[in-house]
Amino acid sequence: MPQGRRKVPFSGKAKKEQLKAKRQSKQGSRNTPFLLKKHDEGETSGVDVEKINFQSTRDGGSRPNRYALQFFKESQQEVLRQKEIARHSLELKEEKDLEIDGSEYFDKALDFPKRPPWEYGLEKNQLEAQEHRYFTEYIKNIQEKYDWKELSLFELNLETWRQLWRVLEMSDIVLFIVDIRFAALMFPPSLYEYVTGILKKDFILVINKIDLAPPSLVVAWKHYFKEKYPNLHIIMFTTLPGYNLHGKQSNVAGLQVRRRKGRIRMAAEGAQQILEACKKIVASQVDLTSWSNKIKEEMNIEYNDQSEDVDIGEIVHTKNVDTEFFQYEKFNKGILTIGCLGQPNVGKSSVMNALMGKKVVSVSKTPGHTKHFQTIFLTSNVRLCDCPGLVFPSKVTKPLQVLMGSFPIAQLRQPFTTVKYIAERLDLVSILRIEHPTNDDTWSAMDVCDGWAKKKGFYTAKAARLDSYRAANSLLRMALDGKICLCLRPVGYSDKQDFWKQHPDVKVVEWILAKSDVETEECTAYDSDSSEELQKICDIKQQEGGESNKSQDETDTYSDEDDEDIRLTTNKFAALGADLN
Ligand SMILES: Nc1nc2c(ncn2[C@@H]2O[C@H](COP(=O)(O)OP(=O)(O)OP(=O)(O)O)[C@@H](O)[C@H]2O)c(=O)[nH]1
Repeated sequence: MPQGRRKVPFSGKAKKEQLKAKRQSKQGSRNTPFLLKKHDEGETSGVDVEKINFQSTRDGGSRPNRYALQFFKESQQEVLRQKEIARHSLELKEEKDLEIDGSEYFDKALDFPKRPPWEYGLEKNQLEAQEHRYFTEYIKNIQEKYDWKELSLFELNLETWRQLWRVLEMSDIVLFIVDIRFAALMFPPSLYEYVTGILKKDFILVINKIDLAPPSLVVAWKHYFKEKYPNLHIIMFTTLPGYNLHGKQSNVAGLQVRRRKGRIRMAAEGAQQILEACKKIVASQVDLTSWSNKIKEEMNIEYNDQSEDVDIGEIVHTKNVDTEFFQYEKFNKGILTIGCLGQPNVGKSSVMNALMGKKVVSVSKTPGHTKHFQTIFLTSNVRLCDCPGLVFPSKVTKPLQVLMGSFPIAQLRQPFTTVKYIAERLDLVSILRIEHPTNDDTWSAMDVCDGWAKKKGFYTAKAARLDSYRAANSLLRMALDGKICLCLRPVGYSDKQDFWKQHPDVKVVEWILAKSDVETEECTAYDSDSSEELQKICDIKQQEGGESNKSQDETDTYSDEDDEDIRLTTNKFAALGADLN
């Protein structure tokens, strides 16, 4: 009998289900109004929307692709052109080229889709049709104003925007999370204006993953945001406090103990800051003692190294509510609702887990993992709401979008342009310790990929040629995880580096990173209102020398075998011409 796959008998019932699924998927694409014709190169055929993480509809019924990410699709010609460019010699950039002003990437005219006005008398399908019309118009407008090549790829799935609308409606406070490496590119000013100006809600910006940047840069970004957006409450955060800047974890035993017990560590320092910001916002309208106690309790567990679980809260998956009519009531029933928003992969789910001190939502290296928003009670009167990652329209270039984690690397049609972007700004040849694949003395992005393929033994199955595509993917994954670390900087950073290095906030960053040598005065200096709780945490840290704090949460970001190939200690934050040697 041949070794191929056996044919499965196909019953009448299965056929019926297949047809039903087909009908539904067609219906789904009819709901997608923006099957736009391409402007470039006279190409007018084909579908321009690329659906990411598209699931098979064979099981029928459940509309699995309702929340699939959707982006403009690049033409085959464009993909080939980019691939060709990746063969050109690298044009090395200056350190200053990493400096950016975020507002240049967000045109006012781009805005973001907002829920159109509605009233109670509307039927559900009328409401949906109205939103659909509005969204089609929104996309058409953008198309008229811009050549799609000028724009970032951005979310084209109305269902995903509906999730944002819903979360914005129900939240008392918006917690917007960005990745420190690309902070300004991830912060849409139009959202800030809408939340603070129109909705009149408070906006907390969480600058996450600060373990991936030098403290002076974290401080510089914090001040950049404060200056530009004065109504922001800014929190510097890491879900991995205690992570050693030299790429090592110093308390492996502690980590194993925690993993066995199924707990992850609360980022108590960051949680404390968010609590302080919320306290200021809600004043006496919501009693946040239970949250405060939870953090204290966690700190005791940490420092006494005990293992009982803290109160974990209840997860409420709020399915099928996207188009419901919803009347917002501030602090409804005495509950504070905090909506966690951000672009994909910035660590929204990780932040929620880190606030809970427990894994309550799943975390993934693959962008676009969270598909539907979910609410979780942090305490009986504080509710967190995790929204799927949203890629806002902007002028961010595609290579940067890949590095920002806007879409899954595995589904990239052409990874080489992004490798080129990195290789022109970081000395990948010495970071990866690779040799030129053809012993030439000029390097192209393709050479870097081939050099890496050679080193890792990546060969194509058929012709046993160097597998440049696999190598490029591997490099991009390392960049996404921060193993190859590229951080953008605010304009003027290079000239003022010494100033930022000596800034008092640097000590605060070190404290948040759970380093032990922080003076109490600097911790409290972070907040001029100097809370008692913050003071206590600093005191405990000093007494304990911070040792028990150096554990990793259960994410596997740094466990890859590629680690050994990268000299993290010498290059972690280096741009070309900076601290490489
Ligand atoms: N170095 C570092 N990595 C982090 C941090 N927080 C999250 N990550 C990693 O970032 C990746 C994405 O984290 P998630 O929490 O799934 O991000 P998300 O924003 O919920 O992602 P979507 O589901 O795509 O919207 C994971 O690999 C995390 O381990 C952090 O503070 N530091």
